[in-house]
Amino acid sequence: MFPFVISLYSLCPESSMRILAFPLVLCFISFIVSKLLLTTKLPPEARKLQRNNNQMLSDQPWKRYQAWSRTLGPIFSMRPTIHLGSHFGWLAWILPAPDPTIILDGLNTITDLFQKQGENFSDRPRWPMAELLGRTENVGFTYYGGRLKRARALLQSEFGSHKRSQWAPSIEQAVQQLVDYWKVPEQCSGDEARRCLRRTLESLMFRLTYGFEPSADVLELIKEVNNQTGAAFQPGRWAVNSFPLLSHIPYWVPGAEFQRWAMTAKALFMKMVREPYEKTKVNHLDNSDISCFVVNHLRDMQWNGSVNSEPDERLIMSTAGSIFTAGVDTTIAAVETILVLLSRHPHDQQFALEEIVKTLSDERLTLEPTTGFIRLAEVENLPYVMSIIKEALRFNPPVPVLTHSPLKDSVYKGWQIPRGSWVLANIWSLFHTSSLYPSPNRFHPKRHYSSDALDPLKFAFGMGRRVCPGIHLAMAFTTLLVAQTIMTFSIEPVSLLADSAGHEEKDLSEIKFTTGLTSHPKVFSCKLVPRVAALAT
Ligand code: HEM
Repeated sequence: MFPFVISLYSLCPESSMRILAFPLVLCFISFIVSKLLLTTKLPPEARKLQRNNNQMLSDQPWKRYQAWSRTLGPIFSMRPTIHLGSHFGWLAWILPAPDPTIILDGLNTITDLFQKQGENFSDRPRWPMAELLGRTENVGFTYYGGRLKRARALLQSEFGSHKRSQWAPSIEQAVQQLVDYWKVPEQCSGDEARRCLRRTLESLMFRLTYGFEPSADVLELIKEVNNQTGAAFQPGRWAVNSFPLLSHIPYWVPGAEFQRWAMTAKALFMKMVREPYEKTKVNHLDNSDISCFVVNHLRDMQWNGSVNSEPDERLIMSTAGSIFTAGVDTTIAAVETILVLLSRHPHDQQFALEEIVKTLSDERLTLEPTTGFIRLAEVENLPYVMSIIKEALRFNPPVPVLTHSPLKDSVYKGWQIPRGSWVLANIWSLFHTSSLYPSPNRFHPKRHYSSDALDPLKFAFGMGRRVCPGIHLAMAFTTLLVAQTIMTFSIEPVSLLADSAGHEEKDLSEIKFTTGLTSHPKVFSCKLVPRVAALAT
């Protein structure tokens, strides 16, 4: 290209034409030079390693990133793989290259950028397909700024630890209900047990948000919206994610199927956000027995004399619509991981059971363990149960990679991190670093019990100004459920050759986990056997 422009310039017949062309050539040269300089300053690129693997589409990319960071160092960059499709392939030649993805590994690098420089590294990367689908109204995808801060304040004022007495009864009720489901022999293992967990969490999160039970239709709608979100975020699938200019193409242009798909998906998303909100507003606002996210915030607005103020209502509505999607899958992933791991570690169950028995020491345990229910206030001091939860979150974090983006250009240890680039913190790799956690592939809760190992809770729920606002609620539910399950059941491994999704797990010593925004055990290969029944046989 460069020799081509120079020879064109020398071919200009007249000196007046050459004078006119000179600034153009100068611009071109400075563009190339600045590009070259920028490229050399980006963290080392995984280009060669990338060429050998289509890493974005591969299984558990966080494992591959860890291997690459051993070659390239704790900060490296990648160019996204793009599929432009048959209609827009030629655009790759004229559009500027998409922003790089920068991967962070290691305690210092991750905490330096996401925590110490949290003010800068708290944005989300531009995701044009998500914008077309309206998803940037969802808190998890909202760009950093005043709107995000107000949405997070609404969440914290409802789900913070100071509101524990408000949500504790719902959590206790949900855990008791789930344990009762699991006591039914047909629902105590594999896919059925998993379905009970999902049903309980969906109902809990929905009631905490809207104050009523979700219907089967609403759950179906949420599922469809989640599938579409997953499709919108599929790496490499949409050219518009790499070349945002494409989002201005009108939907009727041939080849712009993505615009038509996005329009339909956005309408479905808005229906999911709007309908339950309106129902709560119309039916439950005057019912003093109901306390939930939407009702409590609308009542606050009434108190402040600003009811029906459209911008505030829209914020309450869209924030409410974010709770279910952010809270259900992550908590399910955590609980499933804990139970599957515990099923392979009976000694840890026994140790935790002894701790629970010692702490409660009342008739619920001595008379008939399976009928006793634990209260949330009673699980606050169960260090071994807490160590089990921390170790499971370390072993397979529900969100293995955190995705942030800097608000402004920055330089870290001489490497350039351009504004708007995708910056991924490899939390899975941090948790599998042998200098921090010796024998990281071993499930070993005692490392958190008897030593001062780095606390996984500081990372598993995110970092800086995007840290999970549901952490107290999620930890309360998980701790109570794990303690109650250990008290009520013996958690045993089962050899499920294939679950309904066709995942196989023949070797019980190796647990496989899924790839995605959240990571679950592929197979729920465990069974909950009531303790009294277990003793009787
Ligand atoms: C064990 C369960 C959970 C885990 C492991 C988890 C983990 C996370 C992580 C890693 C993030 C991203 C943080 C970052 O980018 O730095 C996040 C964000 C978020 N979580 Fe959770 N979460 C859980 C449960 C919940 C629950 C129950 C709720 C609802 C009350 C919730 C609501 C949110 C929201 C709204 C965000 C977006 C925050 C933002 O972007 O500013 N999460 N969570």
